[in-house]
Amino acid sequence: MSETVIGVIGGSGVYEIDGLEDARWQAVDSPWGTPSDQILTGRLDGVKMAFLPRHGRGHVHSPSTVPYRANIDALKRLGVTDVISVSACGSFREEMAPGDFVIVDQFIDRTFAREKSFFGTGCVAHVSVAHPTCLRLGAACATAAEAQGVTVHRGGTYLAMEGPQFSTLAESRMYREAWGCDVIGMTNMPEAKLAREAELCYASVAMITDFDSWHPDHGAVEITEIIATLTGNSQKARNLVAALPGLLGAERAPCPHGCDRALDFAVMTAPDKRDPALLAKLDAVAGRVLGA
Ligand SMILES: CSC[C@H]1O[C@H](OP(=O)(O)O)[C@H](O)[C@@H]1O
Ligand SMILES: Nc1ncnc2[nH]cnc12
Repeated sequence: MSETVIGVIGGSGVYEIDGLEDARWQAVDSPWGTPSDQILTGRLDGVKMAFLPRHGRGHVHSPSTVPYRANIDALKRLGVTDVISVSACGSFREEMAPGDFVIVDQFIDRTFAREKSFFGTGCVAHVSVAHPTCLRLGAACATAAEAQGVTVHRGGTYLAMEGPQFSTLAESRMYREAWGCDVIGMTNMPEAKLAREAELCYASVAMITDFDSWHPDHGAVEITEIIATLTGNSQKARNLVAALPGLLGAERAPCPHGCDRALDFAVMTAPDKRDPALLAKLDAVAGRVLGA
């Protein structure tokens, strides 16, 4: 057994969490750049917590400029074992309405202007993202949300777009009708892929704010509509987070899905060909297998 450390990445509208004991905002240095903001650490019901606002307090970073690698590395450096991503999203399904939460279990990654891996020349690694989220952690998030009366959809495919503009009507229809996506957002990729490389369990709680632009009764997505729904969703998300320590407990067994062992057979580069400078940067993310 090891110690549970819950990391929460707060999305649009979620810039803090409540009730932490010994709460303090701390700067965390990362060789992968400066994280989106300082990280709020503390304890909730005896469980260590770390909260990072994805866009920074005051919403400084756009989806394309969020420092995804620095954020995941910084959480790993703090000892985080389980990451809950909280995000606003649009819905492609009539039955998935604004105010509902979707526990995402699949992604289609259409982002193109972001660094997507910790690995590269001098240390090549290939992890599986066939099942990109942790089902154990997702189930805990679903239980926590349902306990406070939120309508929760367990499972859904999230289309990650580059943004920052919303989709055209043709794109929205294609993602919904031809590609079978359920929700759309701009931030869960490459975040989920990087969490897997860092051997962190990752669950995505997507809070629906709108019907994107496909819905004949709702017209084009408007930021004013999103912000109005976000305000209500944000407190529900904070309540969900507050329930997680009780559900996850202070001690954790190895992940039954193997998230925490994702690098076991992933590194391809021969030991004598590895770049010492890259290995040094990988100390937190891959130290377990690289012996860094
Ligand atoms: C505020 S609408 C668009 C914006 O909101 C979502 O951000 P996050 O996933 O961090 O909640 C969406 O992905 C866009 O970045
Ligand atoms: N319709 C939408 N498209 C992309 N990102 C979103 N975030 C919230 N609503 C969205």
